[in-house]
Amino acid sequence: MVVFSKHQKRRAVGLLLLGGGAIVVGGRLLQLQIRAYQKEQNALCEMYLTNAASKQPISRKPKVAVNARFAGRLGEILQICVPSVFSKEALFILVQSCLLVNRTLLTDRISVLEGISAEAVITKDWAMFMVNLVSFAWTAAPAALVNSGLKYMQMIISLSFQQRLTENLHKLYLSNKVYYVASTLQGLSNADQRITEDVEKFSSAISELFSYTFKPVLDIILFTRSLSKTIGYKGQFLLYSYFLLTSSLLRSISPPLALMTAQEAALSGNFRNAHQRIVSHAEEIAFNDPPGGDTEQMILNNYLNRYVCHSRLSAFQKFVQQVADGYLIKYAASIVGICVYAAPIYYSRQRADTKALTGDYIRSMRLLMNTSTAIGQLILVYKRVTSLAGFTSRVSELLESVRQLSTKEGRTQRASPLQKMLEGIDSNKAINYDPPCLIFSDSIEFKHVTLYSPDGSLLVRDLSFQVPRGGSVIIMGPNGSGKSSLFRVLAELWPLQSGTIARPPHGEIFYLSQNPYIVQGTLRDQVRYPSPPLAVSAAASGKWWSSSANVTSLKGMKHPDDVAVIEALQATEIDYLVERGDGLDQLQNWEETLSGGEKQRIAVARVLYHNPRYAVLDECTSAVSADGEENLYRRLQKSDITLLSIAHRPALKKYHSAILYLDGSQGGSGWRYEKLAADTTNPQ
Ligand SMILES: Nc1ncnc2c1ncn2[C@@H]1O[C@H](COP(=O)(O)OP(=O)(O)OP(=O)(O)O)[C@@H](O)[C@H]1O
Repeated sequence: MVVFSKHQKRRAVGLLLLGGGAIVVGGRLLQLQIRAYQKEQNALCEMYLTNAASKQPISRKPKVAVNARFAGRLGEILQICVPSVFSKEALFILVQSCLLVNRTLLTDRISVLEGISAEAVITKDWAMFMVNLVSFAWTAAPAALVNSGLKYMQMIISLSFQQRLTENLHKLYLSNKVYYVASTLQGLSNADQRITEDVEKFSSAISELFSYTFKPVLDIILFTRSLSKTIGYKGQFLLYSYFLLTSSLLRSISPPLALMTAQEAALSGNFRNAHQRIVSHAEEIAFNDPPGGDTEQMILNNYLNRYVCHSRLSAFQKFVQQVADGYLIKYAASIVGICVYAAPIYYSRQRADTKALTGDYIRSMRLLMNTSTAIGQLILVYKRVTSLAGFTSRVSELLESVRQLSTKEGRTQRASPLQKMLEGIDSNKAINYDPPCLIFSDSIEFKHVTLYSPDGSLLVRDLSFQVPRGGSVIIMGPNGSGKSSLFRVLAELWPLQSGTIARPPHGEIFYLSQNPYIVQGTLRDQVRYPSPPLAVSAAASGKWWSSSANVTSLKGMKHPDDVAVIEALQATEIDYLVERGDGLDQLQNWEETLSGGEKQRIAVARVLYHNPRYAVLDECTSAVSADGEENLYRRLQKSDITLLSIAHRPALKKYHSAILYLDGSQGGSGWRYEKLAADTTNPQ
């Protein structure tokens, strides 16, 4: 046996202390260096880290962190993901927990078998070796199944969470036109990215976290018991003390990972948005873009640089962190584990039984390595938790916003800065405000309505007029005088600030804007919109509509509504579209293929197809030729639809019985309402 001198022992202890001290000092120095680097990079990124919609700089203080707020938000989201103990998600979690318990038991069993194998080899007991081998092969089958099952269940849990959360968000986001208020008025940035990407990342992070927390805890409990038989509790206490020390050291040098995750997601969202703008406005951009595409390149590269700059800093910080993690948790922990096992044997005065010792050694080392890995994983769980905190904050912000915006009270609360500003506008005080009120009635009527833009500018003051059934009104006035804003308030897209609006209930007024929305689907779906596209409604109801035998045999006709669809296309003079392709069933990129005028005609066809009581037309024929426009109005006039139109061409006055003129251009907020003489040349 090797005997160390007193001097050698002192030197070993001294070296150990020195090494420990060097790690602490080195870690601290590294941390200081990272902070300095981060400061420098933040200065560079300052203009980039701006929330585009709210124009608010993203705070660099780690607001997004693992704290009580995070726990509360996480609890709220989890209630949506796992609605009850009898839900399928709860069952999945139970199955995953059973698999995790089995995995730990199987690992323990395998370590025993490995120990026996080693004993059999040392003692050349081949019978025992063969029996053990068969036992090993037998145990490996469930082990393989359990390992793959764990990964599979993790994926299934993640997908179920994502589905629950996204469906919940869709319900809130698409009700009460929240998507409009969120994107245009309340400045919620990149809602699309939060719903599609961040929810997915959150779901996968939380399902991973469950496995990565539950499994190491189980491993530690079970392996500690098994190890106590070979190395006792004292040795394990030493090992755990080492990990405790290491974890506090690692936490002290850790960068603000939660904040960095949230910032990275925001910057990548802005970059994606910039690309989306190119796709949505490809033609408009292509007309004026210089041959090298310099302007758009500069804009896109600018967003890319913001993202890369931040990600580079984040990658460097993670690199430094991983070096420390790898050294202290993977390698140094193994050294401590070996020492803990070897020390009692080395100092023991009893004669060693080589056979028993070999078996014990193999088994203990396997368990020690597994315990070290488990504790290491548990220490590194904080990293997973911090990055989960980043995604939780993104998803939670979205949830809180859409929840608030889906109720009238919530919208008013969020709009409070605007309300305050309006109260502060002196000129408004002259007006005697009634509380704003929107009521349902047979006709459209504005009573003492004062209109503001969202930034608080006064547009129209004390407006009163009525649009009775059959008494169409045309609205005229200079650009920016508030014509479209009048419709926004009527449709409840903007809140009514003062006065009373009476209008028929939803569904009896049809709105057409200058840029018609083209839905994804067939030609038939374009005309039937806002009824859902047939393929979508069939998928939702689980069956496809059958082509019935009694429908007219016009080209492409299959659906009972097709006669009305064709009539609407004929009335708007675009029935040639049916002949041009595969009838009403043709699927095309309509957004790209239809001309501006054709899109507007499709929109008018929608009105004729749905035949509502009122149609609100906001320059909806501006791209149609003058003759074509008159034909469309003539056709609309023949129908039973009362029009409330915005138009610039005086020729259209004759299709209306009154005119509302807004005079915003003279710096005023006045208006004029006059009856129009009936046009005798107008064929009824
Ligand atoms: N989301 C918004 N936030 C702030 N101001 C807005 C917003 N939307 C419109 N405005 C402003 O409100 C004013 C009225 O706009 P509106 O669209 O009603 O004009 P309009 O009379 O229809 O003009 P045009 O004839 O050019 O279509 C404009 O000055 C416009 O800049």
